[in-house]
Amino acid sequence: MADEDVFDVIVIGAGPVGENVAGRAVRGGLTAAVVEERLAGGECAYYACIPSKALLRPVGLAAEVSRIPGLELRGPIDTAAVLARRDKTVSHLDDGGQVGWIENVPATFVRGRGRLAGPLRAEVTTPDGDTRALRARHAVVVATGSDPYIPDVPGLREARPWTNREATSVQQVPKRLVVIGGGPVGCEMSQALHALGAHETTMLVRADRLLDRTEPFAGELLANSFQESGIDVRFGRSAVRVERPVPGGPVTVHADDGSRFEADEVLVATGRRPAVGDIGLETVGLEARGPIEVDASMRATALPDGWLYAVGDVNGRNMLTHMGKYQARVCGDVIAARAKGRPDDLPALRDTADDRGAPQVIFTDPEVCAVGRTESQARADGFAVRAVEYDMGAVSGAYLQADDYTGRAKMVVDDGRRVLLGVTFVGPAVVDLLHSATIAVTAEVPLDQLWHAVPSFPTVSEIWLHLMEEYGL
Ligand SMILES: Cc1cc2nc3c(=O)[nH]c(=O)nc-3n(C[C@H](O)[C@H](O)[C@H](O)COP(=O)(O)OP(=O)(O)OC[C@H]3O[C@@H](n4cnc5c(N)ncnc54)[C@H](O)[C@@H]3O)c2cc1C
Ligand SMILES: NC(=O)c1ccc[n+]([C@@H]2O[C@H](COP(=O)([O-])OP(=O)(O)OC[C@H]3O[C@@H](n4cnc5c(N)ncnc54)[C@H](O)[C@@H]3O)[C@@H](O)[C@H]2O)c1
Repeated sequence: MADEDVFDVIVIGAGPVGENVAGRAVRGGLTAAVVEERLAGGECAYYACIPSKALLRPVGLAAEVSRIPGLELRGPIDTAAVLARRDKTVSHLDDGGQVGWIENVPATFVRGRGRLAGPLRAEVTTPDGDTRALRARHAVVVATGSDPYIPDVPGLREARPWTNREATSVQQVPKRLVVIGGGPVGCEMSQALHALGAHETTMLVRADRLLDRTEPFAGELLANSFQESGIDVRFGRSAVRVERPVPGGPVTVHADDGSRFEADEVLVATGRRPAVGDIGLETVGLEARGPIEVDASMRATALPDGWLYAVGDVNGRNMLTHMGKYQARVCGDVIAARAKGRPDDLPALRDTADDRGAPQVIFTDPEVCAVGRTESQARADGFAVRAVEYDMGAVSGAYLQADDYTGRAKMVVDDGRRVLLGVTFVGPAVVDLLHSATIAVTAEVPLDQLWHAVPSFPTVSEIWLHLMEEYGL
């Protein structure tokens, strides 16, 4: 092994989150190395957020066009053209641009598998099999992301199911598809692949609704849309056995009610688990079991006042790119403050957003966006809750968007303090409304103040006026 290279900060994992930690730490006056085993840019850039949205965009646009009389698509969606555009959005799986971004920070990019190797140390197995030793003066940050969870269903692993990777990088859309799971991945990928050629798509959803962590009407409206478009959604059903006798041949998925579904592919969308395996946690006395728990400055709680930090999917707080990048800004800045002896307890150096209920958009048709707590979460947390709902289709700005506009909105109010705890919008063209709700929830804007934020006529944002009138303002 060669001599060790020394940096102020070592980041393991160059997904959107790891890259941003390095960016902030260097901005704060430190040196940084970023270790990446596969592609700089992470899951998000190549196999998750970006390609899935590239696949969904034409589907949403086609649906929008179909809702305006006088506009017509000239034929079905050209799947080959959509896949070609998807390939462009993922830079044809070439991470040269991302590596360039890291080097411009400037930070040192190290290609290879990183592992902790004792306090403040890491070692990297490079692609040619060499080992490179790194030492950090101040901090090591684990930003290794997450891996898909494959449930222990007999025959499922052997059937080589698709995960988000195969689904987002699809080259040949299977005609018959079974999707296990009704969360964000299951919903987004079912709708995209169904519209692009998976005409026989069946979803096995263990819960009694889609997106079961959102307000119930969100999953119901989405299920109506799926069923109208021909996606077969089976609620309360789990896969119990899978058979694929010939590798690459048809696959049969058996459900717990005795029904069986034959398909060309099966997509597992049953959640993700923090990537903590084989990253050397045992060398610093930690177990590789579950998320790496952190305090509000992103420091691992198992090593108090220590040098180890964990950000993004690997800490299990909110598996969303924007939340991981927010944590990265906190983390990079706090490490720099501590290293330079500056105050490390300023408000911007603590994560306060993750516990409030992260903003999230599911890019389906209809779009589903939510921030903060649902009504049932707010009640469980002991707030004096009053919740109001409104039919989005009755808003002028919305029904101008589309004939038969279907959507719904809800705000959950802490009735004692008259501030918002959570907001949900479901419908076409609602995604850009979400940030107004995020501001109101995060800043705890009193409703009596919010009342004076007048939405323009005729925009979809007049939903705010209607919700507040429903509340009694
Ligand atoms: C299909 C899909 C769609 C999604 N869509 C959205 C969306 O629209 N919006 C949104 O906010 N979120 C979305 N997400 C979630 C989002 O992808 C993740 O929250 C985000 O990628 C987390 O970023 P990260 O940097 O923590 O991890 P990752 O993006 O997983 O990056 C981790 C990186 O670390 C590397 N790595 C791991 N272990 C090592 C090691 N030992 N040594 C070196 N390198 C290592 C990996 O190769 C990887 O590049 C989606 C997820 C999926 C699956
Ligand atoms: N647009 C977005 O923001 C977006 C899109 C995709 C994914 N993501 C994020 O990526 C992560 C992974 O998403 P996901 O949908 O895979 O996970 P998830 O955990 O959000 O949903 C998985 C679903 O599968 C179900 N499930 C779990 N085990 C099962 C089993 N054995 N049989 C049947 N059903 C089972 C769960 O009840 C749940 O409804 C999430 O954190 C999600 O928020 C975000």
